[in-house]
Amino acid sequence: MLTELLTGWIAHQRWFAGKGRPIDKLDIDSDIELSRGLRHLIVSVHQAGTHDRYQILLGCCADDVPDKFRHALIGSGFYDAAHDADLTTTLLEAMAEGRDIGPLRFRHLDDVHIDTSLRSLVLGVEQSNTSLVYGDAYICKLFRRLIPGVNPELEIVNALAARKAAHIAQPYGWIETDLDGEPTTLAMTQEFLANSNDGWALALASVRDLYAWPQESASDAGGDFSSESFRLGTATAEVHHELADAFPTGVMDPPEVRRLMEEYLRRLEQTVAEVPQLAEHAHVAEEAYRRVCEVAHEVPVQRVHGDYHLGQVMRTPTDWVILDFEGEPGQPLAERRALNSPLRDVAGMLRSFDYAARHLLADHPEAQNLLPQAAEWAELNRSSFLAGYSAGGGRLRGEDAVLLRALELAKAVYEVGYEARNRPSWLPIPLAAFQH
Ligand SMILES: Nc1ncnc2c1ncn2[C@@H]1O[C@H](COP(=O)(O)OP(=O)(O)O)[C@@H](O)[C@H]1O
Ligand SMILES: O=P(O)(O)O[C@H]1O[C@H](CO)[C@@H](O[C@H]2O[C@H](CO)[C@@H](O)[C@H](O)[C@H]2O)[C@H](O)[C@H]1O
Repeated sequence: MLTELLTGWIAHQRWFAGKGRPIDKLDIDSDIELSRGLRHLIVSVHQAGTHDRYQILLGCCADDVPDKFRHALIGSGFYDAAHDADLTTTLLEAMAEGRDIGPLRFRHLDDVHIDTSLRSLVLGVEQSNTSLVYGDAYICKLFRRLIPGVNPELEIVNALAARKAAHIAQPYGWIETDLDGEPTTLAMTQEFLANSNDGWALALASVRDLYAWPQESASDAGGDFSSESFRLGTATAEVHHELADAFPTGVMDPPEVRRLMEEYLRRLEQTVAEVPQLAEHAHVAEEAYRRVCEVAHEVPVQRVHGDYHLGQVMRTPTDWVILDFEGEPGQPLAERRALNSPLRDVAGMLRSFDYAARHLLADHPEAQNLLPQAAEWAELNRSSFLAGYSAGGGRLRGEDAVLLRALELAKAVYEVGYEARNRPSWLPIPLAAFQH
């Protein structure tokens, strides 16, 4: 039976958020034929009293699934159609034509032309969703876990594109349906940034260079990244300005700041319960949150990126472009759309420099000897990023340092939970954040 096949398959998908917990039941809520051999499913996965919805493109064969789709096999006669370029062409065509197929609405932005002759490939990167790259022109991200409402990424990118903002990838179209009576984004198509590299890959190349020549300082090593960190800081400040212009802004008063710290404390306790290795470090975060409460001042707030790290920024031949304004995938939509301090993004990127510096040490035979280089690389790039952020007009004042430290540790707590669930061998990286 299809539901049984899907239950066995979904638990092993990278994008499945409920890993590590048994699935009690899977229901198919919606099953729409998009074209011959292609069905669009929305399924509900029930786990210990909670339930999450996911979307699946189901390829269906009358006979056995062809060998070329073995890697995408769901079970007898069914496979993940995201991997079948003959079927995914339907998505592009329907978007170009602005079609409705049953309850699914395929839309494109005014004034864009979509070339429907392009064929897709699944992007082979670790991600929370599934992206299809058509030719080298478009990237269509299928949001796997569905949360009722317009996805913040679509909302933000469309608003910034309408203002002709720099540092974003041009949006083309999207797919939506109604979930619980709310228009809900299922997918979004944007310009594919060909000939570009993501910040994580570039940062790792720099770190690798440094570790190959440990006698050099981080600023003298061949692949110095600090001028890129500076430009990234400037681009970040510019995007923050665009967001502040395009959406409402506000001010968090001291009692609200204290409430935010209480919320971070609650998340810390929850994460300690899930990941006992965090317990011995919890006091470091508690102390940082307490300091914020002591010196609490008014904090300007606005729409922010929300899950900002080196994997979310692309270096094109000309500049940095920022992707994935979706917020933290696990948080409720209202929270991801809420106004926040832009320092939260700054903190996210600072953490990411730490990740890049430490990641390659995990299996390195000289790990102990290279620790000072790792720290120097992280420090150099963190301070270049902050200098670029200020140069771009980003607000960074002396009194913000205490909040920034707390936001960094709150991000590290999130990362501890994320790594424990998704990549346990990476857990030492965020845990190290509590040691300095
Ligand atoms: N517009 C784009 N052009 C080129 N590559 C992209 C584009 N959007 C995403 N990518 C690549 O896909 C990766 C994952 O994208 P992201 O939006 O962060 O997905 P997810 O939210 O599923 O993690 C990025 O790190 C980048 O390598
Ligand atoms: O890009 P996503 O929206 O899927 O974000 C999630 O996955 C990220 C990992 O891919 C995770 O980021 C963490 O690992 C990065 C290196 O892989 C590192 O650069 C980030 O600093 C670190 O937070 C992100 O937290 C998670 O939400």
